[in-house]
Amino acid sequence: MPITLRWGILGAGNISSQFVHDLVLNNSRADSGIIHIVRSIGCSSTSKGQDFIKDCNINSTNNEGIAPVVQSYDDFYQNPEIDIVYVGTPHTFHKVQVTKSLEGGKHVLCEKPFTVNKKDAEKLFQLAKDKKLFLMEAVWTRFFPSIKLLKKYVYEDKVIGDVHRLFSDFAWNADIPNLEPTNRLRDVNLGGGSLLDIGIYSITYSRILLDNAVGESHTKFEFKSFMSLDARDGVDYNTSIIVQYADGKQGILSCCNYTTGKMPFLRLEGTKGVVEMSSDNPARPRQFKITFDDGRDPIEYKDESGYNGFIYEANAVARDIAAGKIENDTMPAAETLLVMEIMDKIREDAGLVYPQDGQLI
Ligand SMILES: NC(=O)C1=CN([C@@H]2O[C@H](COP(=O)(O)OP(=O)(O)OC[C@H]3O[C@@H](n4cnc5c(N)ncnc54)[C@H](OP(=O)(O)O)[C@@H]3O)[C@@H](O)[C@H]2O)C=CC1
Ligand SMILES: O=C1OC[C@@H](O)[C@H](O)[C@H]1O
Repeated sequence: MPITLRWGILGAGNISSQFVHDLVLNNSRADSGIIHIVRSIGCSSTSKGQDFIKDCNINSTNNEGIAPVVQSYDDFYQNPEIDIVYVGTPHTFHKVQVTKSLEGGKHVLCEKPFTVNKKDAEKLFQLAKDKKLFLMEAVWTRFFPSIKLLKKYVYEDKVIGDVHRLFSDFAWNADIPNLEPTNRLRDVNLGGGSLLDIGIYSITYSRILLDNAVGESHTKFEFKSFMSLDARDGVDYNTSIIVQYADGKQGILSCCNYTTGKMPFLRLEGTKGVVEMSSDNPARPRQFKITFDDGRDPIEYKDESGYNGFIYEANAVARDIAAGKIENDTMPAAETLLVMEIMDKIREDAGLVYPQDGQLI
């Protein structure tokens, strides 16, 4: 029997469309043993929601013969046909929308960054626990087959020997001066800046590749950071972090919205070889190359599945919910809280405060 999961998509914007692309592609291939049905689009406008359904090509052949409905946010939270909500709205809306989804009895997969600070994230995980509902931050990067394979090469086969250094960068020129001041990248009220939007991936790679453990069992490390605050917007478009473990290995992590970074965006150096990753989007690890100091043939990997890459986390979530789990082993609550704590500290040291930081509820 295939696993079937009925999704409600909250927000008919950029990332929701990329996510839904993978759900419908999965259904048209029907080879994963999992069926993802899009039941409802929670949207600020009916016509926008209808356009989303059309643009994402959600039709009877790739959605189990079901036409999704478009609903106001309030009706959406009450829809009994939704098993799980995908929250695809800007950061600062996540807290309220995840809360309302859980209160409506739904499991939740919420886009990164989960919240703007750790204190809010803790409240959401506690609520999910109380309600016995699944909740996960959508850190899709962790779920790519490339990452599983790379971790095997580095931590089980130890092909690059002892790991000493990681360079991980996410830089893209977002043309900040020409964006509206209310754009989610610029607006301090929407959690603007680079750290929470893209720096989170540089930190994620450090968590994945400098430590084979995740969440509660993570290996302790120290870090120092610099964050430049933009004079106009008061948020960061240029942040760097150095992490150091007790055994001496270090990670040099960075993010920037003013410049276009170079490929490879990531380099992991060991005593016997080097891993390099390149991508059109550093969040999407579809390709890596391992070269060896002794001149051996390199190991090369490329994901040519045709998916954007969201299907990997979506399938993991479907399996967890079918198994009655309320958190995922690859991206557990404790890992979200650890990364949020790092980002809180970096902001605190640089004096970047979001209006939501002071809110008591
Ligand atoms: N995993 C990944 O690779 C990516 C993740 N993200 C994350 O996804 C989230 C959404 O990003 P993205 O899709 O680019 O955002 P969008 O700007 O496309 O907004 C998504 C939706 O959020 C709602 N929304 C946007 N701005 C406002 C506002 N000012 N007030 C009220 N509602 C608003 C709208 O919903 P409606 O349709 O109802 O009007 C909109 O369609 C972010 O948290 C981001 O970090 C983003 C890109 C890539
Ligand atoms: O998560 C993301 O990854 C890709 C970026 O372009 C985007 O701004 C960010 O939200």
